Amino acid sequence: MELGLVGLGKMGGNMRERIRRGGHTVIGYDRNPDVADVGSLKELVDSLSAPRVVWVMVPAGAATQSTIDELGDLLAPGDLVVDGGNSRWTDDEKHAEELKAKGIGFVDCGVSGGVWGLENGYALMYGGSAQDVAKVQPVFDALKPEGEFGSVHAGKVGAGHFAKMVHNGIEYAMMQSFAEGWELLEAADSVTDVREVFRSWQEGTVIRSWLLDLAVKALDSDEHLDALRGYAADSGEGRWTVEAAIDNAVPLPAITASLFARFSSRQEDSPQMKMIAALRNQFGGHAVTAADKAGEKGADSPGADVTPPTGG
Ligand SMILES: O=C(CO)[C@H](O)[C@H](O)COP(=O)(O)O
Repeated sequence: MELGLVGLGKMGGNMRERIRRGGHTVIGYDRNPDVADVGSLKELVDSLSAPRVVWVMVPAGAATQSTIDELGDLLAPGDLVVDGGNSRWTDDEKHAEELKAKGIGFVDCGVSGGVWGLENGYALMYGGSAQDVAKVQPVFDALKPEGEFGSVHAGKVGAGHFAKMVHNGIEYAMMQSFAEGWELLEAADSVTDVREVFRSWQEGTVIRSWLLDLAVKALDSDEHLDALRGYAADSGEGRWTVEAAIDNAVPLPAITASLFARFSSRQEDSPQMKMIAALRNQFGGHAVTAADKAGEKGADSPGADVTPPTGG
């Protein structure tokens, strides 16, 4: 089939290649002319034959909104838009309604696979009517991993991005677990080769996984991760997962903690720990570390912290 693809970055560029390898025609548009097949969104739409299917693979939020708005003006009744970015699932219904008013269909699709997707395939979670999904099914089949699984029609519009959001929440917590275990192994005197412990876990263990394989790969290139700063960004999915948990009154302690751990990673110093130090000092006379002594271990070193207070 013929597909228009908007956004040819790390994900979209490789997806274009994989869909082409599947025998389909892909016309790609990107603001970067070096990677684009056409010079504008209008040119992209004009070069497709009706009924058109256009896959949007741009950052969630304003970029996706403006692309869908523009496509709404350019496409015709019977055409279909697929949002394959990491959009917030609550945006999907709005996009579907706006396009439906113009006779244009909408499918939301969560895509997982990262930069490895070109060779390994992309896991797909999509939402929309059966009729709309059928229009893009050949592209889903080209993108998905080989084998029985890796692709699901999760439900109505929004279900694809909701499923991807939960997937990413799980991803946050799994990564946090590996990170915590790694730090503990590095801190302990008894373990002499942490990287080899991680490597050994790749076979036979309960926790073997692709994330573990990637952790070993990272340690192989930088055994103690010395080149990295302990700073982790987030692009929204973890926050939305926690918000959805609150809406549904579902307890998510691990995922929430892993999101908050990223927030902590962005602080040079911890304002809340200043307050805790101040309060311990107030009620128990416990030692504090002066702001200009940050990083030094004093009387309030880890060992001292576990000493039972004498009062208060
Ligand atoms: O969807 C993904 C992986 O599955 C993306 O890599 C996403 O950016 C990960 O989320 P975050 O940036 O918040 O860590």
